[in-house]
Amino acid sequence: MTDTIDSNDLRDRLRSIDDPDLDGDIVTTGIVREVAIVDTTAHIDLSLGAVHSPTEQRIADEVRRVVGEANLDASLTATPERKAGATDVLPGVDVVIAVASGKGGVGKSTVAANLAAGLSDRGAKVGLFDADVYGPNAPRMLGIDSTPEVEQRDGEDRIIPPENHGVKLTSVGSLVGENEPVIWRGAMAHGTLTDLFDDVAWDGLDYLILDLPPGTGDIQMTVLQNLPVTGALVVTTPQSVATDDTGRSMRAFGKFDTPVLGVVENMRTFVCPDCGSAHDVFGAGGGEALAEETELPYLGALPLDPQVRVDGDDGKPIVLGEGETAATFRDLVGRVADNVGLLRRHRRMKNVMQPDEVSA
Ligand SMILES: Nc1ncnc2c1ncn2[C@@H]1O[C@H](COP(=O)(O)OP(=O)(O)OP(=O)(O)O)[C@@H](O)[C@H]1O
Repeated sequence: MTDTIDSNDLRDRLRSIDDPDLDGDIVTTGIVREVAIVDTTAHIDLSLGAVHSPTEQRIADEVRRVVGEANLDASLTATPERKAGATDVLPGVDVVIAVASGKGGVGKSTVAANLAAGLSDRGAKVGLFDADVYGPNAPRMLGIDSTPEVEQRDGEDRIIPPENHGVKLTSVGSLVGENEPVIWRGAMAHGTLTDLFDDVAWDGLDYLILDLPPGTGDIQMTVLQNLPVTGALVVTTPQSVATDDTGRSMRAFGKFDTPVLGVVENMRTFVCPDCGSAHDVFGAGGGEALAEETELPYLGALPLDPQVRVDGDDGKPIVLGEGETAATFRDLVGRVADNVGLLRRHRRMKNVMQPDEVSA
């Protein structure tokens, strides 16, 4: 009975939906921004924060259910609560996730490539920026061997990133010349990095994944200072030498007010393909302990599975494959998207409920 319900009634009915992660329903927390009923359609703008976040898809489904129970059609839009004072760097890129690690070889590029391919597999528009000038692995992991083309657009040279598995890739390594000595490449990368952000034609992305070099050097600082990084994902292996280094890189994020989306513990359990027994080759629980110590979300553990390396070497990220390890990577992708969404919904709640405080 469309003529018996107005937008205020519908807003009240939406109070029956609790945000699963925030303390309150989606109206009180400000997640419902606008409600307007035109003819038999309810136009609702929600302050959701991340495209293809499983949790936010469930919230949207609940909203559709309540609207349906009011005998209306739902037309939903999402307007994320962005950080105050957003820059105009990377226009058209919604979420920027920096993948970082305290030390090399812990699987940071593997996680970055799988995150990019996994988000694209969920239907998002995704780019991967390989800023790891010392070991640019992303092109191989995504099966991309062509270098970016340069095209004139509106009288300016624009870098057109090559694409595979639905992921557009730019690698700083390929642009500063792979045959240059590493020390030169580092310096050149630092100098050209900022220009690069403006010159790549990403053409609108839901997610841009940045594969940072390990540690906390110049390039990481340049990225954090100049790019609107939505959140950082920290990759570690379970043993304490890795987690100690990781703690240092987290403090660097703190300096730039970059929220950390969570800690991933890579190369945790090895399941012997011959006897089926499980071994914690690098120990266990370091990532979890680090997350607890720093009060950051623990995003789970990824197994040590030779197939991860084989698929990475073959240019097909394991997240796109079959089996348990692939499923574990897919779960991680969902949790990362969920945490981006939560970060923004939390910001929205704070701005609505304590509007005098500056949004973080
Ligand atoms: N969970 C895993 N199981 C098996 N092999 C893995 C796993 N994660 C990563 N690897 C392999 O370990 C090697 C190092 O991984 P990767 O290049 O992703 O590390 P990284 O932290 O990015 O290193 P760097 O930044 O020093 O280049 C690669 O050969 C990769 O295929």
